[in-house]
Amino acid sequence: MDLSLLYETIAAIEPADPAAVTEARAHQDRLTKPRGALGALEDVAVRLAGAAGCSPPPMPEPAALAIFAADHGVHAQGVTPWPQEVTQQMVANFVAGGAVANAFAAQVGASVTVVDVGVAADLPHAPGLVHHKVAYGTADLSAGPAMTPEQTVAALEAGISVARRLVAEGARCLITGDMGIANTTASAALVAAFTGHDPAEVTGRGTGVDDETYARKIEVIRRALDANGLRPGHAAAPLAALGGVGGLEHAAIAGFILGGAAARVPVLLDGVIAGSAALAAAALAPAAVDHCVAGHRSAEPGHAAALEYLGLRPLVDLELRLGEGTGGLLAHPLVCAAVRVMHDVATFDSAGVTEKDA
Ligand SMILES: Cc1cc2ncn([C@H]3O[C@H](COP(=O)(O)O)[C@@H](O)[C@H]3O)c2cc1C
Ligand SMILES: O=C(O)c1cccnc1
Repeated sequence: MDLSLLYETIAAIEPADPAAVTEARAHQDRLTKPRGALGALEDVAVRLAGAAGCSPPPMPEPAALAIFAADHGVHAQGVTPWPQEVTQQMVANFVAGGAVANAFAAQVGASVTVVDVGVAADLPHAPGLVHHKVAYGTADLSAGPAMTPEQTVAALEAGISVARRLVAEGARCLITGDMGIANTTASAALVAAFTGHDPAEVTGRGTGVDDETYARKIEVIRRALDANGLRPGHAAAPLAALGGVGGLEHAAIAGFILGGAAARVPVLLDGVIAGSAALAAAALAPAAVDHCVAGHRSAEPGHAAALEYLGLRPLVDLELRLGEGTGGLLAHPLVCAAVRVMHDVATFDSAGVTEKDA
């Protein structure tokens, strides 16, 4: 198993630069507004300065959304009302420009790249579709490891490659997206494994499962943790946890985060699938979190748990529960506005505005 791209990427990730953070904070305080008046947006700008290692940080545009698509063996356990072929049908929809993610991407001016890391069918070549198929879906995580170690690393490295390519093509903000029927089950299992929460606390209704399916979903996640020797509350070995109960798109998104962090390009996270993948990325490289911004908080309870564990504050809460990158896309104009303030707004000195009495 060749781990060189993964290890090289992890080794390249720098934590936030404290000098840039201090400088950005001081700059915010010189701008013509009362101190702290931009609330959480000031924190975002300071965060991006730390991540970039300079103040003001570069504008986080153009933005590139990557939608990682894959299928899940756990689908056979009846954890979602949707048939598995919806994954491949939605991939075709993304490529044709017809999904919600395409509409939001058009609205905020982000490019869309769709990546097949593990769809359970051969997909025809199409513009905007990248082929990185690692497997035709995962194995059933409730019966044992969802992925082999080789598959886990290959999917991580697929995500790293996509991040590298988008950055090389000019992207200055990476946005995570996912498509994979049943992937909220794998997400909740990852959140339980990494944060130590009980599955009942972090399992949500995904695409809208009924009470009976919801109870089964929690039971399936309990069995999955058990079958993979993952005990909630015990720090999970990152690759074993990711490969044990994650999906190919989770591993790819974790790699995408690492790839962005290594290139010092900020990664705007979407919902629970991204949040659970970020837990794996953070376990592999803690400094990667410094390069992440939580776009939104989704309705899935596991998402809030993941963000809290990572110390990330979501920018918007619109009760979205879709995935695809939709919540990350919606937050992009806010992140741009936060950084533009640092570039464009006059200081008390430059504008001749009198400061308040000391
Ligand atoms: C038409 C359709 C479009 C979607 N776009 C994102 N998802 C989202 O829902 C799925 C996860 O929910 P669960 O775990 O309950 O299956 C993922 O594919 C996710 O991307 C969709 C789901 C459907 C049905
Ligand atoms: O939190 C999410 O992003 C989400 C929720 C439900 C279904 N798919 C994604």
